[in-house]
Amino acid sequence: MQSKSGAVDLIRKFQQLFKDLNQKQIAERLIKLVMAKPAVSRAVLVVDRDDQLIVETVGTSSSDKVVSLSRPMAQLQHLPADTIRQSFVTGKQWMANVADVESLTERDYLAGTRSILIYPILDSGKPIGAFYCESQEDVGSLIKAANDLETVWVFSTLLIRQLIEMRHHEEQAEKYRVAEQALWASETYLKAILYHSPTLIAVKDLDGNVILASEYYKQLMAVDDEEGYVGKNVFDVFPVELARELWQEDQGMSQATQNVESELEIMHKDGSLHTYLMVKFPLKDKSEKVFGICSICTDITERKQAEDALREQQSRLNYMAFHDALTGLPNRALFYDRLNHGLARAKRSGGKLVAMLLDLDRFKYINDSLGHDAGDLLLKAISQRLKECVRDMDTVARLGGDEFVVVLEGIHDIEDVGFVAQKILATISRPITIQGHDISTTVSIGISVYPDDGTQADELLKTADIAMYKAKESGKNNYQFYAEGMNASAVNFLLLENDLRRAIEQDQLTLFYQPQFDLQTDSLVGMEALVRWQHPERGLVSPAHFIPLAEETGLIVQLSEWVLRRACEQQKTWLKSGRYAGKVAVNLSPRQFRQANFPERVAEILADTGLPATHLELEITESSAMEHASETINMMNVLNQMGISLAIDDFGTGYSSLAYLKRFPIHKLKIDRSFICDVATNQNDAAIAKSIINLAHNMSLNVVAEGVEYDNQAKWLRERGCDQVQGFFYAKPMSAEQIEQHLVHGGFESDNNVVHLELA
Ligand SMILES: Nc1nc2c(ncn2[C@@H]2O[C@@H]3COP(=O)(O)O[C@H]4[C@@H](O)[C@H](n5cnc6c(=O)[nH]c(N)nc65)O[C@@H]4COP(=O)(O)O[C@H]3[C@H]2O)c(=O)[nH]1
Repeated sequence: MQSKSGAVDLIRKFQQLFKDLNQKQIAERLIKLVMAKPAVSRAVLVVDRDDQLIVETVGTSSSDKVVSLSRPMAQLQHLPADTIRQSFVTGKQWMANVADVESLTERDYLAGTRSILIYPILDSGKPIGAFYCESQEDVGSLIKAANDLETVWVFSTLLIRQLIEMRHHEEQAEKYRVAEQALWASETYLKAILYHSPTLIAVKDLDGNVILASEYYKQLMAVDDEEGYVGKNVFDVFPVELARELWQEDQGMSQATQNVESELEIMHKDGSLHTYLMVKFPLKDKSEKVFGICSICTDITERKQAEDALREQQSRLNYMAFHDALTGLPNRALFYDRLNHGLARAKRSGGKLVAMLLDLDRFKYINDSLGHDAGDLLLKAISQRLKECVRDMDTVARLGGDEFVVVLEGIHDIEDVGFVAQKILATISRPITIQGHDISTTVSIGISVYPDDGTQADELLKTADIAMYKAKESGKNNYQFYAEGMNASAVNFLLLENDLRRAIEQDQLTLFYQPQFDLQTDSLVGMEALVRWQHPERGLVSPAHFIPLAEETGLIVQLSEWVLRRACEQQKTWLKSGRYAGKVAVNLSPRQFRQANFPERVAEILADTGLPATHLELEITESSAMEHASETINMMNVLNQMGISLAIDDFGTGYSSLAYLKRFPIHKLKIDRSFICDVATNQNDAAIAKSIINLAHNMSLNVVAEGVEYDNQAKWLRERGCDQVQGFFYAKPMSAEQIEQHLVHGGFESDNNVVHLELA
């Protein structure tokens, strides 16, 4: 028993010993005090922290170390956890030699341990901690040490309580610090968002007072004061109409279960009107009670504009897909659509429908002479006039080129159609002023009627086409109703025009070559290029058919250029191969020949193909040469000076003026086939052929007989001194490949002055 003063000293000593220590140091010092007993080989301080047993500190004599752990006991090994836990329940000391306790295994203590002591520390009768001690001696030594540590146990109550509280405070402080940090962070984020966000963010209470607002509001509305809208009511912020709208929306929001989106237009301070996408959602407290409304508005003006532009572009594209770019009239696609709808209506109502096909007369001539711009203006003016002639419900469409179509619906009396057609004829024929010229044009109209002339769109268009051709044939500037039995060949002729246009574009044309021979030597002296058209459905179409058509439609210029270029290319190839060094003869169309820049075009083609001019011969028919004789002479002179040979084709069929003929710088006359046909039997033909031969020779020209089919014709011609021949008897026109094969295999075989062809 200690004296009172001794006890006071002891308290002072302990106070001194534990003064200014933190909880970790307190625990360490306590363990060190226990470890001071030699019998103790390991001491562990376990405390109850919020109902969890925590190993604070461990001291081991072998390593002479005291280690702070502060870890749950359940995580540690080499401790008799259950036994320690038990002493926390009972609040009683527990000691034993390990050998005497069956429930203990070697995993529950350190190797070498012989006895164990658990000393719970009670606070108001409740264990708040326990010292667990191991000894390498028997339990008696431990008991003795425990007795010696009486003072430590006594002070431990206070110290462990202090330690637990300090820990508790520390944890609280940490929690507070973390919470404060989190609060600071979220405030910082919020401020950053509100300051930098390019959106209108606002939080309002249920009375419409703004609690939070993004800086963007201030910029947008040029608000100068620091707070911006914060603290103000929505009615103070926005114009009354907008404020009312927003207010009503907010009222609805307090019941809303999900976000509400709407679009809103706001006038910016610069006066521009912007569209915003507004997303609103209610703010709820823990009890799910709505206490405010948050709205976030994003400026979607650009997106809206882009969408509008896209929509506009889309509708423009749609418009372009169904309208003719030049006149703005429905195009072929829309026309068919309207016609089909009209036919369906007519079918339902049992009424009539009329298709009028219109083709401008002489449009190509206008286009060629005044140019495409003028042609375009004319087409525009015509479309305008056509629209004026019909009712709004009728369709006026442009099918392409100078071809228009008018569809009339709800026709009760066919005479009305004639009246409309008359009106169109009269309206179109009024002169139109274009680029300072008064242009008079007329139109030919073909009319077909549903259901009489066809029940399908294509059928109606075809019959209208036939009728239109008939109108052309009947002198143009008139209209014709379709009637059965309208000239089929004429129709063919018309339909062929479109095909020919396509043929030129799609390369369906090809050139054949017909050899020309020297009658005296049988040698190959020339090759006439003759165009061929391989029509996909009609087969081979004769140039005798399509050349006049090409002439009439103006397609001849394009066609002739193609022929000239192709023939020059071919001749150049033969020249290069050394197989044929003569000339290639090309037929000229009158229209082509009359082009002012014709010599330049020829020079260009010669330059492009690399063919020397001396290997080209141009044939012009007698009639066409004589038609504009003085221009012909000029043109021929230019071509002659370029080194090109010139021949007069079909000689004898026209009316030649000898005065002109002698002025033509030509090299050859070609006697027309019609005189050669019966030359050996018909005296008149023989006389004509003979005089042509003499005339040519007198003018120092070569003379060629065309269309030689029989031996007797060849014989007659040779005897009369004709220079050259061309005809089926010698060689038919053939492809370049066939000519090539003859040339490769030693040329054209001759027998008794007659050339026999193997491959023709
Ligand atoms: N019955 C018969 N016919 C013979 C004989 N030998 C040649 N022919 C044919 O007579 C025509 C001669 O050509 P053309 O008088 O210039 O008459 C040509 C020419 O005026 C024109 N043509 C052909 N190709 C062209 C071309 O590229 N440009 C131009 N502008 N016209 C061409 O078409 C006309 C007809 O050409 P094709 O049908 O090729 O007819 C060719 C040829 O095949 C024969 O022994 N008997």
